[in-house]
Amino acid sequence: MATFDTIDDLPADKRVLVRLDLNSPIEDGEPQDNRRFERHAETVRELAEAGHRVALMAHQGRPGRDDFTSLSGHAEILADHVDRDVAFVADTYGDEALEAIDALGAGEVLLLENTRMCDDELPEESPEKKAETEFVQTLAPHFDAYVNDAYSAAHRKHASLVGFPLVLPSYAGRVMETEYEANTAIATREFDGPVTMVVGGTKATDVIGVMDALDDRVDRFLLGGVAGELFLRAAGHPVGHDVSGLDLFDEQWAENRELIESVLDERGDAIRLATDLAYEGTDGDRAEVAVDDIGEKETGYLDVGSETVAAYEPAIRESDAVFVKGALGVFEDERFADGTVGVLEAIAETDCFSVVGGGDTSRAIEMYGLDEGDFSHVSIAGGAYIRALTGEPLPAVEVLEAAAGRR
Ligand SMILES: Nc1ncnc2c1ncn2[C@@H]1O[C@H](COP(=O)(O)OP(=O)(O)OP(=O)(O)O)[C@@H](O)[C@H]1O
Ligand SMILES: O=C(O)[C@H](O)COP(=O)(O)O
Repeated sequence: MATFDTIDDLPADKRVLVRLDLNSPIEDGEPQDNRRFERHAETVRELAEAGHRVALMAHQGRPGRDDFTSLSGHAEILADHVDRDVAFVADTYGDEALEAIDALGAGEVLLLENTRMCDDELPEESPEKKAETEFVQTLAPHFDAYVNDAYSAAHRKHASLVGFPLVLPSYAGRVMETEYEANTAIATREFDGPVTMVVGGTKATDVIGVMDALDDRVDRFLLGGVAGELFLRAAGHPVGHDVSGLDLFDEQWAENRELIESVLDERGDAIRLATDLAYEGTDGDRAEVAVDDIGEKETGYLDVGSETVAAYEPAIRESDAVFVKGALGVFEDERFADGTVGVLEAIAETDCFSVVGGGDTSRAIEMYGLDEGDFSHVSIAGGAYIRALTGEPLPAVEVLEAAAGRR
């Protein structure tokens, strides 16, 4: 159980500084709408409807990257979701920003410029140091309270995430609350029946670390994606190699080989590997091959095969809790979506506690017409989800908890 205060504890009629995570894919310079807007809109709407004066902080990209942009487009998308005006000021804590903040009326909402445009924001430092920055010291006196809703950035020790709880009464927003509860369930909850984890995607290094850290808190791991192939490689099959221009396997193999071998050795009984794989046949259609029949390492495999999906589905139906990290195949291409969608469908049909994490994987839910309501929780967090699964502390959550302890 989290020990932070939430916006239920926020007294009426306050000037509230709120941290969101609106970090989004950018196409042609424009932010693309996604689940983060819809989720954070709930917190923003609730605060505005309660009559608070609401100033929002968020980041986009990182300096030097293509996706490092202003938040003006984000304000428009957010306004559509909140269903009220969201003003934007191209300044974070300079005079222009402070003027706009002080002019806010009850129920009005203002988005400040990308926090990562400020020098004080990014260097990872202790909350105490961050609380002393000009950024925090300038903004804080203009507010009565700070709300952190940016669960998906809570693993970063940035000024807007860890500095304010040391100087303002601080609360968790709705996204922070729900993400925290669902994502820490594997570490904190007792389930009556089997706990299953679906492990896939391209970030094998991350997920193999999670498998190692979770150890016997998970009864079985269903593998696919890049990690799945690397485990098959460790089991002696000629797959999980970079072929035809792919650059996903060999480096991650070199980095994780020992860990994979030791996880396989110690938890082999709990690990289910694909028995068949899918690839692009010469006619361009999906073709499949049994893993035992693969004799040479010359094809790129893009999904688990249908025999594997048929074996994974009952394993899910018998589970009391299922956590998903990463897709079992390249689901963006319909020909290679069977593994990912088959597993998601089995979860949706089952009355288990389920969490689907990872921005890419959760996109499969809408792409293939699944109902988000059939899952207990669809996380909008990447790095923070991984850390929560392993029980690693999140600095921005820790300062919220400490702030509650001081009150
Ligand atoms: N065998 C495979 N070969 C290449 N790509 C694969 C394979 N299997 C799955 N993928 C890709 O993995 C991606 C999802 O992986 P990723 O590790 O990024 O997971 P995520 O948890 O959804 O995302 P994030 O952590 O970035 O929010 C999908 O886009 C899918 O195309
Ligand atoms: O999009 C995310 O996962 C978070 O906003 C963190 O972004 P970062 O990895 O650039 O710090």
